[in-house]
Amino acid sequence: MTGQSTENDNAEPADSTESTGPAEPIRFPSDAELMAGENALTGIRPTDVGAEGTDGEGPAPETTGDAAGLSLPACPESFRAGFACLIGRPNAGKSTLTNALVGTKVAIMSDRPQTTRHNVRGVVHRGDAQIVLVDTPGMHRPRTLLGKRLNDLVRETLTDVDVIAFCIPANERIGPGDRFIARDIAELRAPVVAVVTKADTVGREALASQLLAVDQLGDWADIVPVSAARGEQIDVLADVLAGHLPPSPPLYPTGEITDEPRDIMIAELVREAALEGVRDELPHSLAVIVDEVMDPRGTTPGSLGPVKGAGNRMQVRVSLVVERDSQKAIVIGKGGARLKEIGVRARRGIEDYLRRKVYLDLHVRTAKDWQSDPKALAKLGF
Ligand SMILES: Nc1nc2c(ncn2[C@@H]2O[C@H](COP(=O)(O)OP(=O)(O)OP(=O)(O)O)[C@@H](O)[C@H]2O)c(=O)[nH]1
Repeated sequence: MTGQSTENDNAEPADSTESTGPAEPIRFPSDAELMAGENALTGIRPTDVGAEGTDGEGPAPETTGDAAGLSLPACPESFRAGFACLIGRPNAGKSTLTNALVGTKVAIMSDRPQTTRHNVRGVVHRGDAQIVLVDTPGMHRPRTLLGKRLNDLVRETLTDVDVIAFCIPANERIGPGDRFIARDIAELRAPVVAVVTKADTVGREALASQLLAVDQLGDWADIVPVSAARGEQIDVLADVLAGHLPPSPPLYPTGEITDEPRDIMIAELVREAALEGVRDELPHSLAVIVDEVMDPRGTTPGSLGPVKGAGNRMQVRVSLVVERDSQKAIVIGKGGARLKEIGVRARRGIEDYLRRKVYLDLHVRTAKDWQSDPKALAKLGF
């Protein structure tokens, strides 16, 4: 991204003009506001409001705008809205599917298991429904304390959603991991849609026999084959998921892509860049901590104000935490070459996400056995 004109953004506070004083971070509407929004929606077309609202001369329409100039979409009486959760064993294609459904990159993607360490939500906006997607870490048999905490997190999420999408790859035999999950979710109240992912990787016959095998695995509300990579059947899946949501006005403003806290998103982008090319050497031993994010324009809460010589760049300081010195050497690379590459790649991702120019400062630290140390885990936010 180039130029200063793009600095107004959805991910940041509503600070599109320098003179408006300290801005608030993006706020999500309270229940009361949602109810008010529902009434106020009558007669307001989606095109009346939206991101442009903060750019115009006059104030954005107060009845529907929030702090970020976002708005609750108008909705027919038959509108449905609710929470859907994608589950499945590691590498089943959940993050890629989340991104395909939402239409933009919200979750870390990787060709190695268990890279999604946080619930990442994306919102699918449709004319008839709004699906709030919860992408969970892969469900698996716990081997470490981290594994156990991840499973607890998944279960906590599942008790509170309207529909569950159980992802099973088309190109892998159904195994004990899938049966473990199938047994686990059989008890839940929410309907389960079985999603056969990566349908593009197999031929028609193999797909048909996988669909049959999936059918025999449990009692599903629906079975839908999809290819997130090719964007095939994504709308069909969205239709099916939407059909299981309760009648409700929209829960989120239009244009809201993810409600992940900014720092978690930044951490995921850095982790993705850091794992690129070295996933075998650094399987699950890498943690990423966002130490500090400062806005030189002084509009972000906690900001220290202008940084000399920084221009308008967001100042982002991030620690990469590994378990052993040998892993630290891998991350840094010869003469710091790898760390530099990580920095460049991560910075691009963060700039795209924040829609701001960014100065990214990376530090590599060793914290021995952090995965099995409750104190270290707590510090890392697990
Ligand atoms: N060919 C093909 N590959 C896919 C598709 N969806 C996902 N993949 C690949 O499968 C791998 C795993 O995908 P992810 O979306 O990271 O899987 P996940 O279930 O979120 O993985 P965890 O975060 O480990 O739980 C990646 O290499 C993806 O590129 C698809 O529709 N077609």
